[in-house]
Amino acid sequence: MESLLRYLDWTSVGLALLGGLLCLVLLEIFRLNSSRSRNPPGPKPLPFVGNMPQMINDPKGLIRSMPKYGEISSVYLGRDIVLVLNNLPTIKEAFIQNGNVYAGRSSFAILEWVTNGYGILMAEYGNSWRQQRRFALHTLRNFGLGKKTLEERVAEEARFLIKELLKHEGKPFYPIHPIMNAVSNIICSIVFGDRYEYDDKRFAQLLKLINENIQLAGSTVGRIFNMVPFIKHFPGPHQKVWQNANSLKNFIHEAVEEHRKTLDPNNLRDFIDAYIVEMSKQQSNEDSTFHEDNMIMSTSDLFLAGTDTTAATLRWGLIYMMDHPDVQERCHKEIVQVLGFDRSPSMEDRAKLPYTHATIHEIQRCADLVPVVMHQTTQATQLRGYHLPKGTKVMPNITAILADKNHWKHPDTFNPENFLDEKGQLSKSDHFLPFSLEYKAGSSYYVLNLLQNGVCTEMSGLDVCGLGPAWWSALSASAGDLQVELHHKPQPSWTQTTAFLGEPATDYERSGWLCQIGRNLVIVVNSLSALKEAFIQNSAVYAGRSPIPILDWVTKGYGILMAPFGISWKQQRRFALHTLRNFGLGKKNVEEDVAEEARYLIKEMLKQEGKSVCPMHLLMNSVSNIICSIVFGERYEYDDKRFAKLLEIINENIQLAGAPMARIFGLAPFIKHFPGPHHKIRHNFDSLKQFIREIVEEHRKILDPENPRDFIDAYLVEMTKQQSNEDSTFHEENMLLSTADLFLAGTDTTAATLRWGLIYMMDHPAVQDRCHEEIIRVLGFDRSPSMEDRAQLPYTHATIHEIQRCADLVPIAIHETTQPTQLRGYHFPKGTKVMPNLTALLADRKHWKHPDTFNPENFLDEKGQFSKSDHFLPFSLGPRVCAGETLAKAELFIFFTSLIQRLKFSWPPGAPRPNMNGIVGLVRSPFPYNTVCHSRDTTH
Ligand code: HEM
Repeated sequence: MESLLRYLDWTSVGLALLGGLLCLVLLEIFRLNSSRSRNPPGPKPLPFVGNMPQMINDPKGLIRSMPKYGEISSVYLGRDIVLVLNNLPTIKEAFIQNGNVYAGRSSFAILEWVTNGYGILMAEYGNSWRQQRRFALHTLRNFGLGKKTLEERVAEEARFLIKELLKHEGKPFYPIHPIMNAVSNIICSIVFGDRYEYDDKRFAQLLKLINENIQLAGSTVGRIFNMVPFIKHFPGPHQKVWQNANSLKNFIHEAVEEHRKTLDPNNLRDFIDAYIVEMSKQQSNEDSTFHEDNMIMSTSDLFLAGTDTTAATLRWGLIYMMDHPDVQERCHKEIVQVLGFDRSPSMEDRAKLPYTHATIHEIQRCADLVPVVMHQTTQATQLRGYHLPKGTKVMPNITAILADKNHWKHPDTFNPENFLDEKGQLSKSDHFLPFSLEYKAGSSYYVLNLLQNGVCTEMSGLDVCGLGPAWWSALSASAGDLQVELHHKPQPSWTQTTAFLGEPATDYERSGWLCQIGRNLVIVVNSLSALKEAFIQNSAVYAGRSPIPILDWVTKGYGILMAPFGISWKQQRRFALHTLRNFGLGKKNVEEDVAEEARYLIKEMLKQEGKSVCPMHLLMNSVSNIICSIVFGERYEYDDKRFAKLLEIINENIQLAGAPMARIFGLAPFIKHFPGPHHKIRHNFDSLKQFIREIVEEHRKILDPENPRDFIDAYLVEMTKQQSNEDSTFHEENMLLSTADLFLAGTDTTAATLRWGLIYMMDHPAVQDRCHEEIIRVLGFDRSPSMEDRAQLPYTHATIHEIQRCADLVPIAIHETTQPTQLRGYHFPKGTKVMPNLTALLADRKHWKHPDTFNPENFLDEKGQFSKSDHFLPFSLGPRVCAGETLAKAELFIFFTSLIQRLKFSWPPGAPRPNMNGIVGLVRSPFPYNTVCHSRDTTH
């Protein structure tokens, strides 16, 4: 063996492996190209992972964008293609006229692993699924479904729930547990013949596990598992799904054993009794699918699907009611008029309660609870000219139907009028398909109809839907202790929240909760007082930077942004702040530079006057020119191709660093030795470093140490000064990385804020006009703004703050404790990850006058004067606070004011609106969009 190893030429082996990999990638690209040309159109897939990154990042955004490709489009999930049916006629043609062909259940590896394919939800289309589903429907009908007794049971449970909720009267609390418990009690009484008290700790724990599993299965954990199911043999968060499923199985198993002891076959009490009897009936039938495993899994499916779906819809309902108190009031009046204060509702009352009934429909329409429903064809078929082989994955795009602009009166807003006719009566709609359609013919998702709390809800498939940033902040602001699965976080659908069910509310002012990032625990600090206690009073302890492995790989911890707490970070940050101040920060000449750049920008924008254009490049280039002139002593023309490319890769890297791929890298950094999209980050970073290196060389050639012109000159001088100091942190790598940090952090942040600003201005033309009028009154049409003008421009100043509040640009900045510490009674060891929850402050419902809408009044007092707010911390706080805060404020004020002074922005007619959840990488950038600008100058 040894001699064989000696003869091996390792370089050749390496090259051969590399060549092999290259061939694989080329083959994959070839396969994708030919597959794309045969299949319906859709977003461009990447080799091996397809559109999986978008699906993980923003499933709802991806699904929403599908109709633009036509009635049938396609996406690649990993290497599998999924056809997405985007309009009602196509969906009906497939799922109703040809129901049986589309009734297959597409494989969902993580759930198949835990269910073994037993039960109903994850069962293969076939005999077992058919028998289990038919038996469940039949037995549920016998034990209540559609019967008066069930309605009474629900009404009784609703009374218990109200009593429970009233225990918190007047206090803020998170209602997830009582709602889940109440809803679950309905299915429990049908399945187990039992209901559970709201303070039953064991049941509360079970509900918590269910909720966690539903979220995990649809999260990145589930999606990664689907791609590489062999990870089941290794530890990881997927094992949690297994453990949780086992706890539920044990719970059911114990209930079954209890039932066996007291079973009377002539007097069946519930689903489990009925199942045990069916099992013995079919004992002699060799092909019977009624056995212990199917009993446990069918019960578990009913329990799971029957709890979280209805409960989540009700939770959405409460949110919509709190957001629309007028609707809540109108429902209340109607109900009291018909039922009085005491009579419980029954399904018969629906006819007399059209507004309430319409409101419940509208809640379901907006909740869009099950956006991803995947089927599989059971045989080869044809659809609208496409050939679908057996096993093709097909998804009805329920989201598109529920948000169809051509169908609904108010597609984008919550409005019960969507379900009311001119006479105020309920009007049904064929587009109301929240139950994955009454495709009774085929869908195995159509498990059963249950009447609950007057809400006719469906137990459908698993909820794959994540929560957007707005939800996260709403929850964090209103919730007590939450456990947050943050590995979903940096996307619109990043956050999945799991309540700490059954735990008593603590009194630490909703100041923190625990969350997981991958396998790391992160403490999220939510309230202002706790933030100040940690990041200001105890600042050095919280000044560490939690490593992001993919960035550490490329920066090696040099520079400022990602540098760990220590002498190097301290010196580099101090030097940067000091030198930035010398070269302009907070000085009049930077203000002049910004104003001049704004004039170039306006000139460039006017070249495209009246045309629909994407403003991204121009805004980035002009903003970047400010930091470039401070750091490199140079600005770049808007048509400079090389610089344009550099800006493109910066933007790409900022997004990649927060993307799921970066998180996968964090879990398995050894993938750096293999090809993959993570090399893009490194490649981009190398290009940026090369760009800076060339500029440094240019500077070295003409450096005059007595007369430094910019940051790089100053750095070169500092390096020479400290040459003899062995501990100096001023060396080539830190110079490159500090420069790169300033360039990166100083470009995409302000530019993205301005891009959000234009969106808000186009959405709120009255605000735009009011800013313009104020600016013209104070500055006229020609004078450029300076920071001194802020006092006379309170409305414009407030609008810029409101843009920053709504943009919530840096939702994730994770620190690390530099030594063991205590916060609000919790002990944190050294190295604990801590995140200031800036989002929660910017959206705090208790603090802002208009927390959920864009409204400059949030920053104005009664006299219309600008009023500061201590909750406005978009630049964070403490020693790691943004190093460019002063510069960013000047840029935002002068660019924004100049633009609104001279230009009017509006949406191009008929253009699609960008998804307002944004793309969350290191910063939350808007999705690309087009705008039309017109000169305000009436003299031309
Ligand atoms: C609207 C614009 C901007 C916003 C909202 C913003 C926000 C932030 C936030 C939230 C942090 C992280 C703080 C933390 O870790 O707690 C940060 C860090 C940083 N920002 Fe900004 N920033 C903006 C513009 C700029 C500009 C123009 C520069 C360039 C000079 C800059 C340079 C930096 C640097 C160097 C850091 C790292 C600080 C450290 O780790 O010590 N930022 N910024």
